[in-house]
Parts: sequence; C-alpha cells; structure tokens
Amino acid sequence: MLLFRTAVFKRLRLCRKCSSLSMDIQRYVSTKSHISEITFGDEQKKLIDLIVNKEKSVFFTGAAGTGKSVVLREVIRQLKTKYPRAQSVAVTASTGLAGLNIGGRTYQSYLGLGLGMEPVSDLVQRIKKSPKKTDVWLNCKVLIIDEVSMVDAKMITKISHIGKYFKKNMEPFGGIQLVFVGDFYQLPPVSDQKIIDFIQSEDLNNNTISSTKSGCFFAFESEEWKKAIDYEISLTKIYRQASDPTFIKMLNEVRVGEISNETDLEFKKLCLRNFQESKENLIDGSEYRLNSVEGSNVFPTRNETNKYNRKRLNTINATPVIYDAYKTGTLKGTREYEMINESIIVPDELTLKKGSQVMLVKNQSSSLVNGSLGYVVDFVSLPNYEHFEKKGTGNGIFDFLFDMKDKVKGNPNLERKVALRKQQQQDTEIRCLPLVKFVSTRGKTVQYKIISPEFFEYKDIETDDILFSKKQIPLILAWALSVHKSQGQTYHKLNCDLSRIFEDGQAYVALSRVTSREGLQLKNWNKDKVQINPVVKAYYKSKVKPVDNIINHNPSVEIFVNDAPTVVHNEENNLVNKKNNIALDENQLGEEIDFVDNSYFKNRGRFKSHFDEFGP
Ligand SMILES: Nc1ncnc2c1ncn2[C@@H]1O[C@H](COP(=O)(O)OP(=O)(O)OP(=O)(O)O)[C@@H](O)[C@H]1O
Repeated sequence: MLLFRTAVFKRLRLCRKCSSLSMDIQRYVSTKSHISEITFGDEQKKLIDLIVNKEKSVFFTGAAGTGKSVVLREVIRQLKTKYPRAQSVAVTASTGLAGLNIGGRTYQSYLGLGLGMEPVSDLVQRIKKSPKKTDVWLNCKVLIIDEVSMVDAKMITKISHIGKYFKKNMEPFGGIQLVFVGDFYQLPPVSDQKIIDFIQSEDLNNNTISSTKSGCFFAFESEEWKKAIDYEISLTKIYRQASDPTFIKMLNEVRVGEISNETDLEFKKLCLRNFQESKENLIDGSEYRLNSVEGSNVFPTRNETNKYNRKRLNTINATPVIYDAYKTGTLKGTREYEMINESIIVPDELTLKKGSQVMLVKNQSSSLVNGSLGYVVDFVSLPNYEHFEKKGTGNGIFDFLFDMKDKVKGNPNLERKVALRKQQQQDTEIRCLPLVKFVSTRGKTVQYKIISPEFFEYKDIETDDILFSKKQIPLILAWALSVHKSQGQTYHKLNCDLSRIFEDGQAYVALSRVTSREGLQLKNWNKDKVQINPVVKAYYKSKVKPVDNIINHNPSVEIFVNDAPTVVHNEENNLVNKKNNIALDENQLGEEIDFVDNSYFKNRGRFKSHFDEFGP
C-alpha cells in the first residue's frame, strides 16, 4: 500500500484497483533473486583482516574491476558486527551513486559538512548546532570514504581537523580509524572553485602548483592523509574482465600510460571492426525485434550525453511515455538534497518510447543486473502482463505483442487478447510499465521483464528517517552515457569514441567498463590521447604496494596470523599508537584553523616541489 500511496507517476494516473496493483508491484519488486555468490580471493581476505581485525587505517586501491566495492561491502558488514553501537561506522562516499552502492551516503551529508566550502571553524559551528551531527562525530570509530579519488586534499585536511576537535585528540582525524577506497588512476577530484580563485588571485600559473587540471590537489597529497594512513595497498586480481586476460593486460597498460606496441596494435585492430554509427533515420520503434543491442556510447559530458540520447529518441516514430519520479525526504529544499538528486543515476523525468535502448540500473536477478541492456518492447499494465504470463510461454502476452499479429484473425483466444489490449490502451487511467527485452552481449540469451519502479534513497542510519528518496523506473536511456556516470559501472557492450576524451584517466575509465574486447566498439584510438596524471603515477610507484608485498616487507607486522597481537608496531611506518588525548578548546581550534586554511596554501611550495620531484 505504501508503494502505491507514494505514486510515482503524475502524468500516468493510477488505476482504481489500487490495492491489488500495489500488491502486484510489491510481488514483482520482491522477486529480486540473489546475486551470484562471491568467494573472496586470498588478497581480498587479507585486506579485510587488516582492516577489521588489525584495525589499521588503510587506503586500498586497485585497477577497475579488482573488487574494491565487493571487498568494501564485506568490510562494512564485518565492522558493523564488530562495533554494533550506533554511529560507530561512518559509511560514506564522494558521490551519491557510490554511496548507494555501499549502503551509505555522501561524506558531506553524513558528516554534516554541507558543501564543505567554509573554513573549519564555521564547519565545526555548523556541526555543533545539530546534536545529531555532533553525535555522528563523537561516536565515530571508523570513517569509510569510497571513491576517495574524487575528494580533494583540502577537504581531507578539513575532515581531519574537525575530527581532532570533536574527538579531543590531536592525532590526525582525532584518532578515527580510516578506510579510504578508490583508484586515483580513474577520474580526478572535481574542481573546487575556491581553490582556483585563490590560486588565480595569487597570480600564479595553476599548472605549476596544482596536481589536477581543475586546480585541485589529490587527497593523498594532504599531510593529514600521510600522517594517518598506515597502509596504502593495491588489489591486483581483476575480476571484471576475467574472461579476457589479454584485455586485462591492455587495460593495465592504459591505466598507467605505458602502452606497448602490441597493445597499441590490438586497440587499432579493434578500431577496424565495424563501428555502429548512430541511426539518424526515422525508425518505427520496432528495434525490439533485434536480437542484439547497440553498445553504449560514452561521452565526456552530461550535456553531450543527454543531447545524443534525445536525438536518438526523436528518431523513433512512436508515442512517448513519460515517468516522473516521486521525490521526498527530510532534506527537501536544501542544496544537499539537490546534490544527492544530481548524483542519482535515474532522471527526474524519464521519457521512453517503444524501441528505446535502455540500461537497467538496479539488479533484478542474477542474470538481469545493473548494466544489462535491452529495448523497450511495449508498455503494459501489470495485471494484463500477469494474466498472460501465468498461462506460460507460447500462450503469453508476447503472442499478440509481436509474434502472432498476422494469425489473430479467426483465433478466438488471440482475438480476446487483442481486444483486452485495445481496451487497456484506451483506458488512460490504467498505469503501464515498460516491458523490456534484455539481450545478452552476444545476443544469445533474451529475457523479457516488466520493470517496476524502485526506491533510490538515503536513510539516517540511526533514526531510519528518510533524508532523500526518489522512486523511479530503474532504467536510463542507454544509447549514450557520460564517462563520469559510467565510473564504477560494468557494461557488456560499449561504443567508445576516444576523440572526445580530455581528462586524466578518462580513457581508462571508459575502456575498463566493458567486460571483454568482444563487447567493445572502439573509434579514434590514439595512444597519445591517453592521459595519466604524473603525480598519481609517482604516488603509486613510490607508496602503493600489493597486499602480499606488505607482508613480505614488514616482517614485524604479523598481520595475517589469527591469534597475532592486535597491534604490532613498526617505527618506519609510523604505526605507533599515539593516543594523546589532548583536549582542544575553541581557542586552540582557532589556531588549528589558521594552520589548516593558510598553511595548506602556504605549503604550495611543498606541492610544487612534490610536483617537480615526480613530474614529467
Ligand atoms: N571475489 C570475487 N569473486 C567473484 N567476482 C568478484 C569478486 N570480486 C569482485 N568480483 C566481481 O568483479 C566485478 C567488479 O567488482 P567491483 O565493482 O567491486 O570492482 P571495483 O574494483 O570496485 O571496480 P571499479 O573501480 O570499476 O568501481 C563485479 O562484477 C564483482 O561482482
């Protein structure tokens, strides 16, 4: 009933049989079957142990598809069991979508930072005004930030100092255990306008003093990160492209910008395969008859992506059906609410037509998962769909939808179905949902599924209050996607035109989304267009080690023996447990703030020298 009361569709008004329909929807939503079991690899297990049992502050990274998210979800599960007390484990991420992926929220929202642009003193005052947010800080034992590569150094520094204040502890982040996750070889932090303004007002060439093109510094460049993180670890086994080891090798080379002639040639060869150009001609929406889908096209910006999808939608000569999302939540009316909304992958207004190419953005079953591609076959009401489906294949709704239209005449059974269908189409009160034909990569398997609305929401972990909720059909138009939106996603088919790539790591993010070379249609490959940030490369070379290396090179740290002492120190890695318990008062905080806001920039010489040291 609740699902029905929070009606998603304003334009497609709901039918009178509300209660039965809502039950049907619930039944369909709850048919989500389990997603295939994960068996953790050796290095994944060791990493989980290091964080959960050895309680180390860790940044863990790895190429796309090494299972960072999978490991993180397990770490969260185990930490929550270990620390059952409310708010002990802060589960956050740099974007809303990444947050959803691990059952958390953006760090700005969870930690009460808003946009986090203010100086530390203002942020502390802001947090203190909210008893809930104050408790978040006081109770926090472990702070998790996923996709940390998109958080800049200044923000990391601020979070550390706020932690010191609330924890009354001068250790970085007030002694909170840190679990930072991400891949700095993927997309860099987004521009912080204030930093750019500051840099420009100093009349300096920002290329010489910032690490990213947009004028930011990477999180790992922050002194607080350097002091707080015990281990900078890399997972090495790639699961996403497991079926194509050559492709794994090629992607690894693209990731670090060291592309061999062999890889270059292989990418060039991929470009020679037929690239499916966009279809400019008007089509009749009958593409669903095809047993293969066009690969997703990736574009660097959202505008280009939307424009391309709209253009393709307009080429279909069929009636548009518009689904408006139903949004609610206690944060409504705030900028934060808008930010969360922007980061949710499904749009406020989803326009579909028969024949639209779509991508599923929520798992439905072990074979229909986030990233599955298909075509909208038709729009059907749930009761009708169920009615025909119950009768089994060969005698179902599909008979009259497309297969047997010419055989209808003289067949009373089919005539009855067509009459029902007509009635349904005329009845504007009947709510219709998209029926999608999902096609596997090689077009070998085809599955039909009616897609019901789903919730995308953020809850307050303690009170269960819904802070943000969006109910929408979990589909997006999928002729094109932005590289930014595609980060973290897995696709089976991808069209990639690298001529538009402009950002460090962007080529790698785009290419590494697809599971095999077979699913990749490539255009304009030019190894010189692959851009790698030299600061990132230097950091990975000098600091980040595979899990196994850490065991070998730190014999004093017996971290993987079950009954080993919990804390074994190693001076070199600065692992000494130094809980000072120094209380900070407001005045000291003032000094702290000066330290944060001025020294960060005064220290740009350090960043410059860092850049020079490791730069090209
Ligand atoms: N131990 C495992 N066993 C089986 N499959 C795994 C395992 N670890 C990860 N995978 C699978 O590999 C794929 C990629 O995993 P995941 O999304 O966690 O990688 P990631 O490192 O977070 O990637 P990205 O950097 O692109 O976000 C997923 O389909 C996941 O289910």
